[in-house]
Amino acid sequence: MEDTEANKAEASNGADNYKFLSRRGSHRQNGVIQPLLTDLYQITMAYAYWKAEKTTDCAVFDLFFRKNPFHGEFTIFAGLEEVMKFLDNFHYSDSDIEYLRETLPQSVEPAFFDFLKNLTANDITVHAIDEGCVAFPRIPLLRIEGPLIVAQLLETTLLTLVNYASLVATNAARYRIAAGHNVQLLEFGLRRAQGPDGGLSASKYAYLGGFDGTSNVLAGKLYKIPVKGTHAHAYISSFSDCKELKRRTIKHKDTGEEVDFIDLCRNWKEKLTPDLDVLQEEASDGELAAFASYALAFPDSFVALVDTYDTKRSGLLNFCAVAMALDEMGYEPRGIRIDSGDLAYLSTLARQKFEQIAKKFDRDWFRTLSIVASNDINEETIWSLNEQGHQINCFGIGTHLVTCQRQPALGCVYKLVEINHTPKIKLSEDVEKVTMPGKKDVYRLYGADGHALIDLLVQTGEDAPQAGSKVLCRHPFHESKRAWVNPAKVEPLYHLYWKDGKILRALPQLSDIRQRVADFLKTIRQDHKRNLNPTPYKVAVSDRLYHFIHDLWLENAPIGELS
Ligand SMILES: Nc1ncnc2c1ncn2[C@@H]1O[C@H](COP(=O)(O)OP(=O)(O)OP(=O)(O)O)[C@@H](O)[C@H]1O
Ligand SMILES: O=P(O)(O)OC[C@H]1O[C@H](OP(=O)(O)OP(=O)(O)O)[C@H](O)[C@@H]1O
Ligand SMILES: O=C(O)c1cccnc1
Ligand SMILES: [Mg+2]
Repeated sequence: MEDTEANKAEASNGADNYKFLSRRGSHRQNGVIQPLLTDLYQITMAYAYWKAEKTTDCAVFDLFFRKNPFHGEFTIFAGLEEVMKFLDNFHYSDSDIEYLRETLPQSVEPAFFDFLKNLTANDITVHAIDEGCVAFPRIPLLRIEGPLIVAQLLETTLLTLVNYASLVATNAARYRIAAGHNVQLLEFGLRRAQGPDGGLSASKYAYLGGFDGTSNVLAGKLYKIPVKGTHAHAYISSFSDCKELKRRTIKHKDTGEEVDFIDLCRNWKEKLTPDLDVLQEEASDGELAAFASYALAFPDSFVALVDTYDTKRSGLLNFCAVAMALDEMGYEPRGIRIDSGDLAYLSTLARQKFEQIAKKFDRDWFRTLSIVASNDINEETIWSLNEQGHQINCFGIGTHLVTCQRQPALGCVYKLVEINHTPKIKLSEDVEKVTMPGKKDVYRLYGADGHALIDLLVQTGEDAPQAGSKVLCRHPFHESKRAWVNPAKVEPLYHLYWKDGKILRALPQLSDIRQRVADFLKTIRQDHKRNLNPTPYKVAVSDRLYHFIHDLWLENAPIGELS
């Protein structure tokens, strides 16, 4: 195994973290990611290729998407590290071979299984754009070259590794744009995700896209994502009143003096009742018991879920009472979570009460208590809350983030663009679906203000565009749409990631990729990122590639006959 940064980082996680991860090659990976995690037709095609003596055929495939998700005009590319590990581990085990032998038709020749048994991804070469890079339609995220059979066998697994990862990362990045940078975003989606593996991937890629933490403990352990959380309504409603509490005392943080904490909370509740404009009897005693007990368990990080009975009439008063009691004992409470009702109104009300108490009792920290909001929040809710004005410091987001309800799939495809050095084109009635033939390279051209202007696809072997030199950029299908671009900076987007059975570029830590997403997004103009009717970013081809595509198109399109 190479001593790459990625491997060092992985080793530092400790072997114990990876009990459920399998190690077929050098890199540990979720055990479900293996060569049989594919569609049957990949294997039947492999056999037919083998029978047709196409084992030495050499193919080039592009993996790309055609449309940005969520009515947006950008996508975050994610999943590359898992793709690399998959290639590194690619190998059919004895039991895989046994299963295929039982499953494929009897007519399949035994020698094919010997062939499969010795197959690796070592003869495959992969160029890719960096994980976390902002990507656009038709730009191949990965270019896979090598033996046709192996490249074909990789299709489904690569697509499943990239599609959902990029979709969730993009969703998360959009929530980050909506929420701004002064608000924390927590992913709470495990319970609602598409199964355990979906939940784990969602936590990982939501963090990559810009979330700050997750409630998913296994994701925290495996991917070193900060784990965060509060408590549930069940916890609050499991307490009936303060009389039932067995543990009541707390020691002062500095002096060690021990007092009855429940009495202290009740005293504060009485004292604060007029400030909160409620009647003491309206505020649930069971809720106070729950809050006080949680504060006894976590005096240094007390957060209370305030909406079980009534946020305004019960939760806020009980929280403020416990918070002041904790303060008296030398501890600093954290804040509240609101999980129902009008989140703009309730968060503003809560902040107003916090400020009132801060002023009256000269407790400055009360002003800045954290207000967490949850309950079916989506991107639109955040934009709407922004417009209404809110006082939320942290959003806990589950269902809409992980299920990507607004668009449940990114349509990445995997298309053959060259076979044995002959370019291939896939024609379609729908012009947008016509593939770009041949091996291509891709460059991002920047303007003088540092913003990305256009992505340019050129034929591999063509001169790269140069900073300070005009280059003709053409729409791939509309002849009249073309422009001269004089870039201030040119960035090649492809890097050689995999060749001769080795990962050739360091795979950064998840937190570094997360930072990269934020940095890349800064280079994308605001109008491409806005929520409503964003401007499409331009993806162009060079003049040479334009003519090449259209000549091949004419060559391949049959001429119809009218009679
Ligand atoms: N001020 C607001 N502006 C826009 N949307 C909001 C606002 N406050 C809350 N929401 C959203 O409105 C929806 C309220 O849903 P619903 O009416 O089912 O919940 P609820 O009745 O408040 O809570 P529950 O049924 O869980 O007790 C949620 O999706 C929430 O995120
Ligand atoms: O709303 P989401 O974005 O999915 O965020 C996660 C939700 O999970 C919890 O609810 P719970 O499972 O207790 O169910 P609930 O919908 O009845 O509150 C929590 O209180 C949030 O409301
Ligand atoms: O910690 C929380 O508050 C939490 C975790 C998961 C789902 N809902 C809320
Ligand atoms: Mg809820």
